[in-house]
Amino acid sequence: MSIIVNKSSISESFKTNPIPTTQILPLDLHNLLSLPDSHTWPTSPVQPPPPSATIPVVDLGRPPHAVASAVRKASDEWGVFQVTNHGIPTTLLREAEFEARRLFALPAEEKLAVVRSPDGIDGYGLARISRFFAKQMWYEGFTIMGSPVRHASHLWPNDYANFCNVMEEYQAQMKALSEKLLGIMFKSLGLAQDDIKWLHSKTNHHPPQAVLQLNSYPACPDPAHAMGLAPHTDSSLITLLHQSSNATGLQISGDGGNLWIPVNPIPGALTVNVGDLMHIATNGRFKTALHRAVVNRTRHRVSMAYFYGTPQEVKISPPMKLVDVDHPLLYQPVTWKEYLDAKGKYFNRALEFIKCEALFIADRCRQL
Ligand SMILES: C=C1C[C@]23C[C@@]1(O)CC[C@H]2[C@@]12CCC[C@@](C)(C(=O)O1)[C@H]2[C@@H]3C(=O)O
Ligand SMILES: O=C(O)CCC(=O)C(=O)O
Ligand SMILES: [Fe+2]
Repeated sequence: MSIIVNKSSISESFKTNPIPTTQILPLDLHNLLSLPDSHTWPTSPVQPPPPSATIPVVDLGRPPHAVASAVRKASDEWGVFQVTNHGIPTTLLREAEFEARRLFALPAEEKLAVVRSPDGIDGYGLARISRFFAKQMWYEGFTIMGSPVRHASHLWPNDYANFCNVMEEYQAQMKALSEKLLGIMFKSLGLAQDDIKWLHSKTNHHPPQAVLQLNSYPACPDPAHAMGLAPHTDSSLITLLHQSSNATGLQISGDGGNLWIPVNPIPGALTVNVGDLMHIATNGRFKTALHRAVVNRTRHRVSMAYFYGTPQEVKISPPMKLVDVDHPLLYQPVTWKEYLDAKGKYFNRALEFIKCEALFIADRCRQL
């Protein structure tokens, strides 16, 4: 069963001023028999998605020109697609999910021992976007950047090697696939390697940054009134998502949050989200996908999101080939860090705040 939260309900639960106060720790959601008030969201009647609306699936085994045009169409129209024949061994996907489940199955107090520090990146905790909402999400997460050994050795002092090996191999494979997909995406817009020099770690002093986020949505006693992960866009260039095939949960909205379309898990496939940085880098050609995760009554759903970004010092701006009189420059150049800071302040309105001034003023005038 899925829930639909309409726009007005979302804005009721949305805090314009993020909570700056003390850190809120995740509640132990496993085995709760009813929804606490802190996790109860307002709902509205479910609107079934139109039957014609299905998220595109791209078979990477097809001839290169066919792959490029399918990827371009999907990125342009949806900002999301699933890929099959991507070359990541199914055994690795299974092992990584197994290790993620092993982590989330630990007793709450053990997970809380590796909680993410308020200004830190890695570790266990609530979704970073939680502070923008009055209600809490039915969610716990674990963030990995590079080697997870510091936290894993704390969780399993005598038995952390497998978790670390699997997560490191998973990140290496996701990095290679992200680079391949980005190459296809840029080439599909008629760009050559030279137009996107900043993307290539070899020509940069700093390698591209990436984060692996393990997401856990325990079975929920009242899914119609709960929210797994509230509507958001990813701030990466692209995100590669593996979702467990035992439950649906990921949903995409093409209309700002009124209608939600499920991304039904295809065993072994990966979901590719176009992120905000890619939207900026393509001068708006590719769409960033608004998405959310809903929960269900009987299944513990797990997903693994690999956020691929840019090297530390790189200011993202589109190549000049994508800027002309019909396509004026949309956004000011930003680094990933600067963009994440804007996202931390303005959340889903961050793109608006980095819009080029003239466009920003024109937009505002149109709204008056
Ligand atoms: C690199 C990152 C992207 C992310 C923030 C983070 O530092 C690590 C977690 C990511 C995540 C996952 C859940 C949704 C999201 C919006 C959030 O709150 O944390 C994304 C962030 C993002 O894409 O902005
Ligand atoms: O669990 C999912 O399907 C969505 C996860 C997600 O959107 C994220 O990690 O940013
Ligand atoms: Fe996301």
